[in-house]
Amino acid sequence: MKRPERPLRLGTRGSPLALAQAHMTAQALRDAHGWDQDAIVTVIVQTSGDRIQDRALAEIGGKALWTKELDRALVEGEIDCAVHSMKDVETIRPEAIHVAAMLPRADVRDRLVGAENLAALPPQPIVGTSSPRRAAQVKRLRPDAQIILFRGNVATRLAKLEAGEAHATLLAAAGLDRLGQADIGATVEIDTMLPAPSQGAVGIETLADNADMLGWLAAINHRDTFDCVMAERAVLRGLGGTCHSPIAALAVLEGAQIHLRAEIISPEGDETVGDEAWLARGDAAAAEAIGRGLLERASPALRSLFEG
Ligand SMILES: NCc1[nH]cc(CCC(=O)O)c1CC(=O)O
Repeated sequence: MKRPERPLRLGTRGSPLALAQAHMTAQALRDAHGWDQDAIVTVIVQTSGDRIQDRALAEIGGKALWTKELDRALVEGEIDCAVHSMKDVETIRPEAIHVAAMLPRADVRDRLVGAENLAALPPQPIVGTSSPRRAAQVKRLRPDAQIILFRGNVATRLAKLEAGEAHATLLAAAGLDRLGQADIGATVEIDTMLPAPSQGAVGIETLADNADMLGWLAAINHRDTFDCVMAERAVLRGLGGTCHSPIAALAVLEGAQIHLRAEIISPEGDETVGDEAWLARGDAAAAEAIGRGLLERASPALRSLFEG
């Protein structure tokens, strides 16, 4: 394969987690191709999601908050590829931009920080999260819980907890692990909290017509992760959902097939509609149909969360 003629510009957000993921990506590329250290430079691009910290994402019309500026930098040729937490990437992307690779997936589960488990929290516990999925899953087990808005990066959220603003918070195990904070929090099992679609997956995007970059990225693609995450994203697409909707989905390989579980949960946790199926790899249409099927079985009130 051709070698890059100049250092490749790898675009990323500037949060500590984003930078850790960008460095993992750069290392994977260098290892796969035998490139030296300065073959890749990291370009930090601030996103609106990074600037707006005080309001619920849904309230400010959440779409593309984490990707828009990186998309623009890609299209305008300021960067050669962009590294994302796939969880923050919309399911429908601009035509010119392709998800070219995913790194091997990390722990997909959530961790509860502040208590051993949800049952161990005091009566009427205050739980900080800005995730509608986590909020609904907490309320399902602890209807007495009060959910307060917790935003900001991992360190900010932990500081809020430390300051006594809530009894507990939930964070992705993947993020904590990648920040070297694997010792923080208690892992919540999948049966209690099915994770968000794409949780724990890092993806790298480039322009659909950048054949060199597509080739270099193909060499680091972890196909098992890619196929599972794409199935989860198809569920989300079928639901018309975003990362601001109370949706959980997890795909895992079982032999040659993908075992997919998905659920939608009402904000008060009193209604869960779930499904599971075994699909062929790459069968996005079947995964989308799982998403649509959930909506058909939901009450009008739950379904209305996904309209408009
Ligand atoms: N929405 C924020 C976000 N996007 C990705 C991660 C963590 C890493 C991952 O899930 O891959 C987080 C923080 C969190 O959910 O705790």
